[in-house]
Amino acid sequence: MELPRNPFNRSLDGNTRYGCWAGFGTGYATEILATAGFDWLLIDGEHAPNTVPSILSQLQAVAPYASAPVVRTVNHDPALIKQLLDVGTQTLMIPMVDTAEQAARLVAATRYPPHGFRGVGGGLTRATRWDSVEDYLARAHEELCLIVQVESRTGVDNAEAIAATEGVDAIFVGPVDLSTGVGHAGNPNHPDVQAMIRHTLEATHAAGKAAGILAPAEADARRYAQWGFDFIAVGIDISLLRQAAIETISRYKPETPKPKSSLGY
Ligand SMILES: O=C(O)C(=O)C[C@H](O)[C@@H](O)CO
Repeated sequence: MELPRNPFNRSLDGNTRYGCWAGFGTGYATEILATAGFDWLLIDGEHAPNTVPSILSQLQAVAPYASAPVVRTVNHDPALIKQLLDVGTQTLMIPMVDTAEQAARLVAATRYPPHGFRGVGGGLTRATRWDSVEDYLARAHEELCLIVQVESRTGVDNAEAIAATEGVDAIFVGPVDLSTGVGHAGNPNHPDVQAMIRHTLEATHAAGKAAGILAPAEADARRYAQWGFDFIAVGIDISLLRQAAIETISRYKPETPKPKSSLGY
């Protein structure tokens, strides 16, 4: 069979693509999101209770739908990256990338020798459709999309070099970690943080790469779309459930406290 095509990088054509965080860690919940019309879904292996098998079941659950899956790792471990690629992840997001050297090593973790050091799973893996994809070893990289997260002052300072790293396809700004790390916890809209976000966006575009961000508050998402962000996560499934649950019960019990977020959204 043909190497499966990656719908995520094909969707990055200059129009803003809207996504949703998938944090429940089950194929059932993520499949529901996939029927809702989001362009992409972030299966979160950093902060959600996910493992490689739970990520695999979510990839399988969303495969029939148009929402493109993006898988976030918990760290930079090449062994974990290998497992996530082997279960069929084609778009990977890696948190906390501060330097171009880190970015280059992450690229190498996704490439087979001589271009990198990804180990060969061959017929054991869903990525090769159990050895039915012709030329997988030679062509796997063509359908991979590597997104690195810039979410620290050092990362912002190095944004030009990180974005220029060959094999990095996109940068995703982490506004919560960035604002917290520079002393504005819960306030990604502080002018200093906004300036850092804009700088990262411009550095990413200057390198010809795509830029993404998380913005669950509508006014933020609309501003970032206007700035030119290519992909924006406009919701978090867990928060959406909680908000809808509280709004529902408060119609009958008006004394119910309204949803509050310590993160500024
Ligand atoms: O720093 C950020 O913002 C992110 O990387 C996203 C957070 O991890 C997200 O889990 C906030 O709920």
